[in-house]
Amino acid sequence: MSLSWGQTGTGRPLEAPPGRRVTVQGMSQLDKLRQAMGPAGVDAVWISDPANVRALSGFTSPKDAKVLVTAHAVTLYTDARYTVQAQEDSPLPAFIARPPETYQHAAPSLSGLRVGFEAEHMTVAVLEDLREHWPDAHLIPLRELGRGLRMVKTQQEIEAVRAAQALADRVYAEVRPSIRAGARERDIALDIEMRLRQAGAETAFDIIVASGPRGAMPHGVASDRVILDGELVTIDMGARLGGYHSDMTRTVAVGEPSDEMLRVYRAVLEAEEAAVAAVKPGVRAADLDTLARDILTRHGLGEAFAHSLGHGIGLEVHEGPSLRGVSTDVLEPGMLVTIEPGAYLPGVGGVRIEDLLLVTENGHEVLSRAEKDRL
Ligand SMILES: CSCC[C@H](N)C(=O)N1CCC[C@H]1C(=O)O
Repeated sequence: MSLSWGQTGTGRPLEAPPGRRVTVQGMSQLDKLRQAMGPAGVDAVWISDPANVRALSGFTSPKDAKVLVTAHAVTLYTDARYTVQAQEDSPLPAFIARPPETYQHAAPSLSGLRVGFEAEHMTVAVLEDLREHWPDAHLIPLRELGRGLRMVKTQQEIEAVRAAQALADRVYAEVRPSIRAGARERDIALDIEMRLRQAGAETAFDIIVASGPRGAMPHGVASDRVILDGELVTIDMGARLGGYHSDMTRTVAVGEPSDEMLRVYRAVLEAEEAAVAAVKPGVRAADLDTLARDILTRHGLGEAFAHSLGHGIGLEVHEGPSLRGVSTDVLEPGMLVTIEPGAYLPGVGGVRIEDLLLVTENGHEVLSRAEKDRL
């Protein structure tokens, strides 16, 4: 059964109010997608990655939606729980139904076409359903569609991430005084989360608060551990605001850290600042990773840098470009990237320092402004 505009019955199109069609959030992404369709050997694309659904439609519950893009039409498919929301959020014409009506509605427009689908976001069961309902279409798996669509951000997306980061900076500054001996990691994370939520945001991911030896865990989410005097504490936090994410890490000293951890901190800071300074259009992402890794290696910490230098960010915390040693990505204006070298010493502790940057025409802008400890 389907419902459209408050009626029960067969699914049917839901037209967006005409006045909203020009202010299309995902318009440039839609153009990009259409341009890519020919070279990819497809005439239409069935979008099921929630981040791509949101980028193309603006719809804020994209896990419960799909978008069908053909050369001349684009349709948002969602169900009757979202009739009002689809109209409020999205300039796209929506069709309100659940599968199989969704597939039946799309079938006539796909007859004889090569229809791409997102291989990483398609279950075997749904693929079988599509084959059954679209017998006259040729289904073609596509990979990494989001990279092409979302690696270079629109101005609107940049402002959304800037706002998320500004909020995270503010919350970090508010919470910073409570990172002290006797505090429990979990209480610091809770305080951060509450302040983000009070401001209308959510945490971008489980907040990492890793103190003392737990600092050796790059993904050491806040635990019941109580911070001790003389320890370093790694705080990795982000805000999710309007669907867009921020990401930033600071490592702070509680009292006087050991000489060993001071040395590690200074080495990571040197690597981080050098990599940040090198961010500009035309730079190969892999070379940035190498630059930071070489500095840490000179300090005897190459092995301790257990992950890549960074990643792109936007509708997902981790998206293109990839700042890994094997990445073939080249930085372009409009990309949003993190720079986050770290060094992790099992049984001892760890340090990570991370900034969020916008690649600009002439270089970069650091969006994360939260103060760093100068140890
Ligand atoms: C689970 S989201 C983690 C956010 C964090 N800033 C981050 O991206 N990383 C921490 C360790 C490396 C890097 C990652 O690849 O997960």
